[in-house]
Amino acid sequence: MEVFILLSVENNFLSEAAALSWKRCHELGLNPADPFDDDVLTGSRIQALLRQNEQTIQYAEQIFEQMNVGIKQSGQMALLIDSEGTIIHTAGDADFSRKAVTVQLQVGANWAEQRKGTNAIGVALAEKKPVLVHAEEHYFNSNHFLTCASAPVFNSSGELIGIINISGKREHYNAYTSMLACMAASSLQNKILLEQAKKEHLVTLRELNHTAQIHPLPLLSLSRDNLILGANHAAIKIVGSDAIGKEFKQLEGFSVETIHNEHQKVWQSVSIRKQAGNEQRLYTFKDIVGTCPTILQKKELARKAAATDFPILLLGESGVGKELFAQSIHTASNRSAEPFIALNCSAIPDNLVESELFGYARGAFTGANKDGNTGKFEAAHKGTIFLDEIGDMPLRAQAALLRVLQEGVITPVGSTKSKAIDARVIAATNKDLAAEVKAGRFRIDLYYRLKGIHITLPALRERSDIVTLALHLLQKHAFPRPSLTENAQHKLLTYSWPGNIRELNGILMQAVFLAGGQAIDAEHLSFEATDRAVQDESDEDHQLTLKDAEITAIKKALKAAEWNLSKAAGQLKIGRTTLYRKIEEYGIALF
Ligand SMILES: Nc1ncnc2c1ncn2[C@@H]1O[C@H](COP(=O)(O)OP(=O)(O)OP(=O)(O)O)[C@@H](O)[C@H]1O
Repeated sequence: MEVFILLSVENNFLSEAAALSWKRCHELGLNPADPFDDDVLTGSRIQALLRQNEQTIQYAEQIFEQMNVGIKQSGQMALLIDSEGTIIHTAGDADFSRKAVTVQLQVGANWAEQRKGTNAIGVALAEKKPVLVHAEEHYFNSNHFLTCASAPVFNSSGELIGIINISGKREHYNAYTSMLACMAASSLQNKILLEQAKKEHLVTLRELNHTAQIHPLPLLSLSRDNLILGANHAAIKIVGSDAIGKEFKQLEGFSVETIHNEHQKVWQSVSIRKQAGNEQRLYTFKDIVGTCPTILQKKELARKAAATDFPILLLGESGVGKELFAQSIHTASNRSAEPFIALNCSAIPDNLVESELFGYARGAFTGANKDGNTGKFEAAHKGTIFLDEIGDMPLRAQAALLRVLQEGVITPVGSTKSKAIDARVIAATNKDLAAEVKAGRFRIDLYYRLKGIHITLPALRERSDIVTLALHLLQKHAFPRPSLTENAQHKLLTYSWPGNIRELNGILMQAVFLAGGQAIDAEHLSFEATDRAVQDESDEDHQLTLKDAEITAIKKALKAAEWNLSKAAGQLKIGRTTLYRKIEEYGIALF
């Protein structure tokens, strides 16, 4: 027998799991030609078992009901088995059910290995994993007419509580049967978990990458104080089997969204955003570091704006965090599960504007991908499109963009069919858009379309939290105990930061290297850009400084006057109209 099993595996006659089971059956002294055991439960014993499993049977009934048509059509039967191997519920094709009874594939019969030899139910119970046992893989000759797939069902603590099995005649073998058994088992365990956690805080973990779409939802049930009470198999794989009883902590790469049941908000779902390849996790408001009142105020405004669907215009110098804000707005909005598509408007070649924005149909033009291509707007459908460097968008592209924004539809190049697009627009620029309009470089109609809520982000030199920000960035770059000497802090505070936070980041990285593990001192901070800027006393720089001074004075006065224009103008000793003109000219936000 031993030799037969080994040969069978080598010849692919037996799967590895079946071969191990054959070995166990052989060791138990079972003989393939034995008649099957005929101890089927009846009467009060079966009644008691059914009562004991009433709830699980009810859930299985609902699941089998959904699969009923397919199962009947393929002449199969679905079975629910308890943790001891006894069949407690069946549904499916009547013809096959009649045939199945001849080998006791029926309610009350026990299909553990020691009773029925190698079979999908018995092997799944022993191995605690899904298994297919086909035709001659069955140990007893009497079962060779069967093909059966089983999948285990676990409770919220990870214990095996039963098996789902799908069986049919061997000639009705279907490659999808195993998958169907797995899906039914996972639906059942999710239903059981949901029921157990009914009054508790429920968290659904959902992987957003491709594998997640074909795997069952990982589910966790949490107590009110956030302790993990239970987890299904898929969730245990992610949080680890020792997570039960521990506090559920927000994991890196998880985001929490609230879903509703029919009546009240009782469930919460957590989506796992596993970063596939080099795909980046999008920023959230938590990533925006800042303690200075201006940045806090901008964050608050952006948070409020995220809750609406208005277009948003982000203004500010290069490197102040406009893209960071755009991504955070998207992740805080109710579009967060949908795509965030960024488009650098200054980088679209004139002849590709339409195809870039709207995509193109199959064979639209020579050199195009033969299968056609999705444009940025279509890719952002239901999500957010981030139009970066909008102030540098060529006029031809502006006209095309305006059309989409006005009409809400796109027509791919080479296609006759229009598609309705619902994308939230966030635009950003470091240009003074009002001035660009005046100069005829930016369409006024597009300007008003995009303006919606406008948020001007402060330049780094206007911020009072440069040192805090620097320490945070150092920590983020794996410099565990960042330290800056007083001289270094002073140097950071007195520099003009033309490249803003992006520049701060770069300078700090170099400083970490130069400091070689010691505290960062002034000598480690080298500001090449400014050194040049300070030395360069050109008219242009002089104008910039004046403008900056005016902006700072206006902002201070506005803040002190609690955004009352007349009061602020009084403080600045200029007329209200002049103040208003300057606010417009410098693009100062009135929030
Ligand atoms: N408040 C902040 N907290 C932490 N990091 C920040 C903050 N603001 C900006 N950064 C970082 O600074 C860098 C520049 O930010 P971002 O690209 O968003 O700027 P931007 O204004 O869009 O620049 P550009 O106009 O050149 O595209 C990024 O690495 C970003 O993570």
